[in-house]
Amino acid sequence: MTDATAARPAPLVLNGAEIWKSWLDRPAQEAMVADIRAVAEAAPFQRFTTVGGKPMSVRMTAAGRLGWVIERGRYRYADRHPEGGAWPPIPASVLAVWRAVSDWPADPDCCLVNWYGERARMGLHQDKDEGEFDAPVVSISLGDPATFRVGGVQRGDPTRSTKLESGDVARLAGPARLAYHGVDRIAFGGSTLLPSGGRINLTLRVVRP
Ligand SMILES: O=C(O)CCC(=O)C(=O)O
Ligand SMILES: [Fe+2]
Repeated sequence: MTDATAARPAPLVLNGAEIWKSWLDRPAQEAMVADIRAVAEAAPFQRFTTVGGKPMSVRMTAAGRLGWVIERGRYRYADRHPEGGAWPPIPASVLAVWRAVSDWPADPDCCLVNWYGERARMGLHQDKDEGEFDAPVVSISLGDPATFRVGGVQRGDPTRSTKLESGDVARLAGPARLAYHGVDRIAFGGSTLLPSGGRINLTLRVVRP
């Protein structure tokens, strides 16, 4: 695995989104899944209803000082889990990826954890609830492959899609930080990492600079 001081391989670039294929090898993916299971035990996955009133198909939890929640019809970062406790710390395995690819001098204060079951998807959106758009969003994919779509900074901009597979790391930075993106579908059962299938996506964010 690459560390922060070592040269990084050139990423694939899709509408400005940078993607490093197979950043994590299989043992590193397995170790990270174990770390995320511990996070989800401390802060159980939630199924939120969007501000528009639709139940989300993706289950969410978080680690770090802040977690993203939908509460009383508002999207926001909260310092407590909806069930009351503080969020568990971001696992060291996850922070190591941020330090290697973010090019940001400080650690993130949120690791959002998305869990995709068989028919889960995530509509085209911008990550814009954070207070620091100069810092990138770094994403880690574990488990089943996903069809990831990226456009420009306007909703109507043309989009392109690619597969994000287990162990891939992606970064939305610079002019692509506010690019629209989403997950059309996952290839359920397309990876053996999670014994019951599904996909975990982690996004690391700087919320309060
Ligand atoms: O699951 C993914 O790859 C993307 C997740 C995402 O866009 C988000 O959590 O904001
Ligand atoms: Fe996003």
